[in-house]
Amino acid sequence: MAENKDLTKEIEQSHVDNVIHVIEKKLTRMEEKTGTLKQDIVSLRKTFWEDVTVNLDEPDDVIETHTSIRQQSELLSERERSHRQLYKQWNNLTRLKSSPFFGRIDFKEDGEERTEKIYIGLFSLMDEQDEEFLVYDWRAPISSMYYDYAPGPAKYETMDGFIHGEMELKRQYIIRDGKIKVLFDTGVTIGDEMLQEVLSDQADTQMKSIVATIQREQNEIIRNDEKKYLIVQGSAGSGKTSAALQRVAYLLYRYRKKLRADNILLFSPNPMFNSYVANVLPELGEENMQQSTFFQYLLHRLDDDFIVEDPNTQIEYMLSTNRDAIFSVRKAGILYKASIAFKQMIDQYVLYLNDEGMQFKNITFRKEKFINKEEIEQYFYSLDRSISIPNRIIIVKDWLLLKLKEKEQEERPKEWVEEERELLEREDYLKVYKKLQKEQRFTDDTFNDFDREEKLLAEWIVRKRIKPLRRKIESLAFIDLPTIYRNIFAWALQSDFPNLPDCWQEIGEETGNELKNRQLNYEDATPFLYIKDKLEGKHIYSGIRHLFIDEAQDYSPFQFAYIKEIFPNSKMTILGDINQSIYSHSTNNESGLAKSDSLFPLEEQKKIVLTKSYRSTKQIVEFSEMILTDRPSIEPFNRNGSKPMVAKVNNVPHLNEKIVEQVRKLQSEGKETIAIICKTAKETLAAYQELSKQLPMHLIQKETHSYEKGLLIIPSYLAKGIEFDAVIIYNGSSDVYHEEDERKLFYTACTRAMHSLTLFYIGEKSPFLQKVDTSKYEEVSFA
Ligand SMILES: Nc1ncnc2c1ncn2[C@@H]1O[C@H](COP(=O)(O)OP(=O)(O)OP(=O)(O)O)[C@@H](O)[C@H]1O
Repeated sequence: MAENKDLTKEIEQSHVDNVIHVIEKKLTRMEEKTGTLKQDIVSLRKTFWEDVTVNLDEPDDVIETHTSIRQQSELLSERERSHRQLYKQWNNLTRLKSSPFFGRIDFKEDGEERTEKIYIGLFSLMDEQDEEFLVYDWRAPISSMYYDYAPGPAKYETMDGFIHGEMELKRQYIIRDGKIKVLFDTGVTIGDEMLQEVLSDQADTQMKSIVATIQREQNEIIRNDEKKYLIVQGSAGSGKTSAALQRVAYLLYRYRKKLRADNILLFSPNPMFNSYVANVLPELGEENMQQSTFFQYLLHRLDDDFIVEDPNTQIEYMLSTNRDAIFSVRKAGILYKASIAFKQMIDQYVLYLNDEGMQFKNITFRKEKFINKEEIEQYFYSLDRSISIPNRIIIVKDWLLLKLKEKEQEERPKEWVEEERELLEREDYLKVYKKLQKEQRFTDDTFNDFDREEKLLAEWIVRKRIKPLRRKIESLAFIDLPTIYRNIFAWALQSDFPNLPDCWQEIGEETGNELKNRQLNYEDATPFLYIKDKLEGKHIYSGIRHLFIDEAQDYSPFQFAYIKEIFPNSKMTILGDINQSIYSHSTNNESGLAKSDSLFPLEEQKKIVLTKSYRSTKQIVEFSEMILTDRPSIEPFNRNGSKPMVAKVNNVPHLNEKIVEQVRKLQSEGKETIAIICKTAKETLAAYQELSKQLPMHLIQKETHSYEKGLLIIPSYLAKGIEFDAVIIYNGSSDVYHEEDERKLFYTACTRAMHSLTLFYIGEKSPFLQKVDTSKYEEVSFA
């Protein structure tokens, strides 16, 4: 048997050698070609102006010159495009040279004599004559069988329908530097042995691609194309993010003629996560899609007018503030502002604004009102009510601009203009002179004419002064959005809007205070933008064809509904885990993910549930799932490690001392990435100040954009989405973690661990551990 295996390996290795030989030949040919192409580009750039005819004497000559320049630059960009293309192919081939393929299936199509050996790798490779495939790209239709079937009957879809047949063999390889390290023949899923190999690796500060071991249910996410909304509920570590990134690569391959990386946008949870996933697509030979956090989007729309609270500050507030009356009002506000009910309220309120209630700002020039808000309001409501509000706003804008023009003329002869003119420095004067000359407003002679000079300067001064005002009017800043938003609270009371929270009035007051200070809390940012769009006209992102939302449990129903409206042409892939809901709105069941059925038309959505967890050892998965009250059935991947340790210590100094010991132990065991997870940023900073005296470590804060291997200390909510070899829960005591709405946060923190999990506590351990079976952890007391 062993002999057979050796023989198989030998035969396969000689196949690998042959493939590498072909790759090498192709690479040499390509290097020759890229060399000449590069020279071409360099010489084209050098001689660019020699080869174009520049003659600007006559209008006809100008046209000819223009055409000549255009032709030359088209030629250059054509060459550059070919060079980029060749460079990409060269890169792909170089990668294939080290590991040409990772899988093979032998497939006998129904009605055919011959069984075809299909080797599957990161990219396609043709033989030297470019006739036969030596390797198929993992995203090719035929390769889907590798992920979807065990040996036996199998099928794959082509443009002309399904191809049926028999899969006679399914084999996996790990090939490094051209040598087969391991090889397995596998059954239903991509073999456990292979996964064991991959998953026993150390955590990395960058996510890796998983193409060689994609599981069947993950493949369904990657290739699914039927519906507009693909919604994935997957437990911690089930490969949601991984599947999402491979799906981007798949879409870029499948629709390569019409989809570019910048047509795809990923909303990720925080900037650090952006860098964590940044390597996957380049590893797969594709460009990265656009990435942003939803908060960055909100900032992009609101930053000029307000200081917008970021979501981490909101969580920090909720986790570290005394649960007093003010806290309760804020919490009730957060919940309501997350709901579809609030969105419907805004819709109704906008209907009301159609007839009355719009608020505008006075328009002042040099501290004097020259159009007052009542006048604008009157004009707005004098317009035909059948015209939509955004269209009426445009009419108002044009009317205001006209008034501004009149104002501009009125101001020119005024005294202040003369005063300013006299104060003009020589430099300013010259600037005006040059500017006016550029605009061909005078000839050299006429500027010497005193009256004319005076007039032109006055025009220039007034125009300059009025410019910022014009900009404001053009950007519709004359609408008093903060007051409009604030008024909604009183309006809802007056109009008996149903099911308002008990403390609605207080919520309104708090919101009003915040707006007066030109601040916008995170929970208000989306509703505020929504109402802004309703009044000013929607901002639609039609260039985005596919939107990915990761950690989707953090989005409120309101946010989802809003996102759906601003990306009307996008397909969406929405991935999350309701058990990892950490925001106040989502822990209290106002998670958009939990309510996806009412948010997206059922006939347009496809739901996939992932229950298998690949990140953590069996022991960590079994321990962590017991923290949850509605215990999900999470199936751990069969990888063993030691049980989590729950350790009692005496007090904070003792806690720090034991943590230092534990870190040293983990380091001596070879754990490379170790995270000490604290609950809040406040706790993190305090712990860092003590612990870093003894151990060098990285402090992770909300501003951190990337992290390095080694020891780090991090607040719980920033750790989501990422993973570490070993996790230490800094202080899992009952006085730190006890509020029911913090249970999922505690769970999320524990599920970041791949191989080792330790929890320390002082006094009583968190009640979240009460229901965890004592057989699932090792209890230790250092007290
Ligand atoms: N098919 C697979 N083959 C190899 N590794 C996998 C596979 N699926 C997932 N993994 C690994 O499991 C770990 C968790 O994956 P990932 O981060 O994508 O999960 P997730 O569902 O997004 O997790 P969470 O919701 O907890 O953040 C990663 O290390 C990933 O590489």
